[in-house]
Amino acid sequence: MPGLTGAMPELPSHASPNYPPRPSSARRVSSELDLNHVEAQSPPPPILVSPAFTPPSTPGTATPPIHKGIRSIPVDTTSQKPPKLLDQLPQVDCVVRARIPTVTGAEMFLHLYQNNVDNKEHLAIVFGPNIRSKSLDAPRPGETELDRMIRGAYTGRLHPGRTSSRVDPQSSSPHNTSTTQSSTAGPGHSSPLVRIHSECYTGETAWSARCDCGEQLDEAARLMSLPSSQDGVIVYLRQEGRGIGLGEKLKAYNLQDLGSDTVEANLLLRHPADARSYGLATAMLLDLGCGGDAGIRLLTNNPDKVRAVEGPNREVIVKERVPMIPLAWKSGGKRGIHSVEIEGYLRAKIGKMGHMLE
Ligand SMILES: Nc1nc2c(ncn2[C@@H]2O[C@H](COP(=O)(O)OP(=O)(O)OP(=O)(O)O)[C@@H](O)[C@H]2O)c(=O)[nH]1
Repeated sequence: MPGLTGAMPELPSHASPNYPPRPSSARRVSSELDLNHVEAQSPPPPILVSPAFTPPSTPGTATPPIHKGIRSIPVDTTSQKPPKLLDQLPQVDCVVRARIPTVTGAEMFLHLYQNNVDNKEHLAIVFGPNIRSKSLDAPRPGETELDRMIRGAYTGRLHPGRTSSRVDPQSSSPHNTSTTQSSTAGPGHSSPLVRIHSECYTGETAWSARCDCGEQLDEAARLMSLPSSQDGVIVYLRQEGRGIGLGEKLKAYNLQDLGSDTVEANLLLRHPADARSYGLATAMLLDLGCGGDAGIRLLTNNPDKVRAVEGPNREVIVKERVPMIPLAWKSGGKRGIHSVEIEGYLRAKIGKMGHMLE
C-alpha cells in the first residue's frame, strides 16, 4: 500500500500496524434505535474483554500453537429439525485452480468457482494433496494439454517444459489422473477440516477490530497448514456483511456507533439478522469430494451453519465441530483483538445468534 507508507511503520506483507487499543469510540448511547436497553447499557462481562489487538495478517503467522491437537466435538444433526433450505443444490463449476505459495512456507491451491445462481467468484482454498475438484478435472471439448495446465487441471507440479497435464515426468511418483475417478481422498484419509468463511473486507483487509473475521481466517489457514494436518478446505463465500453487502454493513456500523448491536442494526436496515445461505458451499464441497460418509470436521461456533452446510439431503455430513475460540480468550489476553466493538460483536453472537462460545 504505497499511499500509506508515510503514515504507518513499515509493514510485512498483509500485516497491519500494531495500533494501540482505541478509546471506546463505539461507546453505547441511549437512543430510540436501541432496542435492547438492558444489554446495551450494561458493561460487557469480563470474559468478553479481549485486551490486545492483533490485526489480520498473513495466514498462519498470527496465531500461536496454543493447543497441540485440534480439539473437536462430535456432531449428530440427525435429530435436529432441518433448517429451511432450497430443495436443490446450485450447480458449481471450478473454472481455474492455481498453486499459491505462502510466506509461512505452506502451499495451498486456490480454486475459483462459477455457479448458476449468482455471478460472484466464490473460492475454495485447498490444503493438502488429496482434494481435487471433479469439475476442474473433467475434460473440456477440444482442449489441449496446455489448456488443461493453464486452467490448473494438472497433477503434481508445473515446471518449465512440462507437456502433459496428467503425467509429470519430474515427479518422484508420477501418476495419471483419471478424469472420471472420484476426487475423494485416498485410503487412510480422515475427515477433512473445513471452514466456511464469509467475506469480510473490513476484518480481513482493512484492519477492522469490530469483528474477528480476519483472525478466524488466519486461524483456519494455520490449522490446515500444520504438519500433522491432512486435508483442509476453506470455502470462501462472497457474502459480505452476513449477506447484506459492504455498503449496507457500513451503514450497520454507523447504527452500531449510534447504540445498536450487530443484530439490531441489520434489522433496522430491514435486512434479516443473517442473510446468508450455504448451498454453494455444500455444492463446492461435493465437487471437491468432501461429501459422503467420511464427513467433514467443521470449524465454526455457528449452530445454523452446521446443519445448513449439510445440504437439503445431508449431501455433506458434519461429523465433528471444531470450535473457533477468540485468540484473546485462548492466550489469556496476550494476543488477539482488543476493542470495545468486538466485545459487543461477540456478545451479540452469543446472546442473540446462539453461537456456541462459552
Ligand atoms: N451485517 C454485519 N455483518 C458483519 C458484521 N461484522 C462482521 N460481519 C460479517 O459477518 C460475516 C462473518 O460471519 P461470522 O459471524 O464471523 O461467522 P459465522 O459464519 O457466523 O460463525 P463462525 O463460523 O462461528 O465464525 C462476514 O460476512 C462479515 O462481513 C456486522 O457488524 N454486521
